[in-house]
Amino acid sequence: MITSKLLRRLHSTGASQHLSRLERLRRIPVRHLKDFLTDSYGRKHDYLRISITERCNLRCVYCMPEQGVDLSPPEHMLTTEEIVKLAGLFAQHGIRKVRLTGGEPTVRKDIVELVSKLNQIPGIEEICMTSNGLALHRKLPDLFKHGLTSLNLSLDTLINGKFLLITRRNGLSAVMRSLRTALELDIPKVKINVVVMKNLNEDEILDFVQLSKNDKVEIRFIEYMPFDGNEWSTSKLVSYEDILSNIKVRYPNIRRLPHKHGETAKVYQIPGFKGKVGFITSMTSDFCSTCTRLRITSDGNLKVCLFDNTEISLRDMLRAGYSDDQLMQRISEAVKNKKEKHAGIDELGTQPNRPMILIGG
Ligand SMILES: Nc1nc2c(ncn2[C@@H]2O[C@H](COP(=O)(O)OP(=O)(O)OP(=O)(O)O)[C@@H](O)[C@H]2O)c(=O)[nH]1
Ligand SMILES: C[S@@+](CC[C@H](N)C(=O)[O-])C[C@H]1O[C@@H](n2cnc3c(N)ncnc32)[C@H](O)[C@@H]1O
Ligand code: SF4
Ligand code: SF4
Repeated sequence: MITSKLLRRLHSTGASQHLSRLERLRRIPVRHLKDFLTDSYGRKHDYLRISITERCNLRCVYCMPEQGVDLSPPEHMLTTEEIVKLAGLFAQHGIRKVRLTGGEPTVRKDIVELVSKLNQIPGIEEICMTSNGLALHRKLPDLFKHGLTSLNLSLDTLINGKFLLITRRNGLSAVMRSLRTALELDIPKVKINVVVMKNLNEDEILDFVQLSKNDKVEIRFIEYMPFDGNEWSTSKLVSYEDILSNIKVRYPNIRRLPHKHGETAKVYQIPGFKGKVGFITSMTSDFCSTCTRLRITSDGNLKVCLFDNTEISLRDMLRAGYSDDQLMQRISEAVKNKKEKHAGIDELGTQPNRPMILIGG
């Protein structure tokens, strides 16, 4: 409780900066302070995904439209200061985990500096990154040193020719080098994201599972999701059930591990294996009821759901001089309007959305 005596004492000790913040905090009813980031279904959001670039050094068929995407003018991108400012504001209201994504986050030149600044924000406990690993291995030691706590590497094939087919570029050996470096550095959580596609890489499922035998890595098989320009169709989708059945033929003892709150994946382990195997089942068994995630796009829009195309521009509000309280009010309104599941869309892929590369996963 902030008493008027305490306020007077803060004045007299010259702590005017703290005082104005305290005064402002005092004006917000405590109930609101607690639930700015809780939606109308009681879901508390503590995980913020920040896309930090629209650019990428790969062209994955399931993510980047064949004709590419029109890049926003540079002045539309959030600056590092703006990203840090927004992360700080969200952290004051309960965000504990931040994930940097893109495009490819490592193409942003000041990525190490950004991680280092995020690491200084009180309240942020985890700084994670999702990367294609192509230009990562040299940067990893510095990223780790400056606060990176977990790395998700995207890799859909272990075969060179197929890597070229899927990503429209070469680079499998560079990604494998990044994986090795991450494991050698002993980054606490290392995961591999595999988007499984019919007749493309489903024959490699067991090879990926094998990677979890000797290394503490979680292989996550992801159901292919529809986004603008990725030519998704049900005929390309391989379901969780089919992937698991395939694995069970070889490893009948694979067992499900308890689900952690807010986790996207259903996680399994094969007895005797150091690593784990997860499934991200957005298409056949959604996990929306325990959603903890909010997103900021690299051009500064808040997206309350991966599939929601109703966005609000935090960038414009920041640049128009909105106060923290005004920003939080607008953010909170958007969070309260978050739909129960899949942005309220009955059939995914039927409503326009950004291409995945402009969302960040
Ligand atoms: N439907 C849905 N898919 C998601 C969500 N978050 C991540 N994904 C998908 O899960 C896959 C892996 O995403 P990552 O960037 O590795 O993030 P994550 O799954 O939150 O990672 P962890 O924090 O390690 O569990 C990508 O295909 C994402 O698009 C989500 O909130 N909803
Ligand atoms: C958009 S990428 C951005 C980060 C980085 N460039 C990378 O590839 O890791 C984030 C994640 O989204 C996944 N992803 C992209 N398009 C997808 C789709 N259509 N369905 C499911 N996952 C997808 C990628 O495999 C990757 O793991
Ligand atoms: S999945 Fe990642 S690496 Fe592939 S095109 Fe999309 S942003 Fe780039
Ligand atoms: S689809 Fe939307 S509501 Fe469901 S888990 Fe993903 S972000 Fe959350």
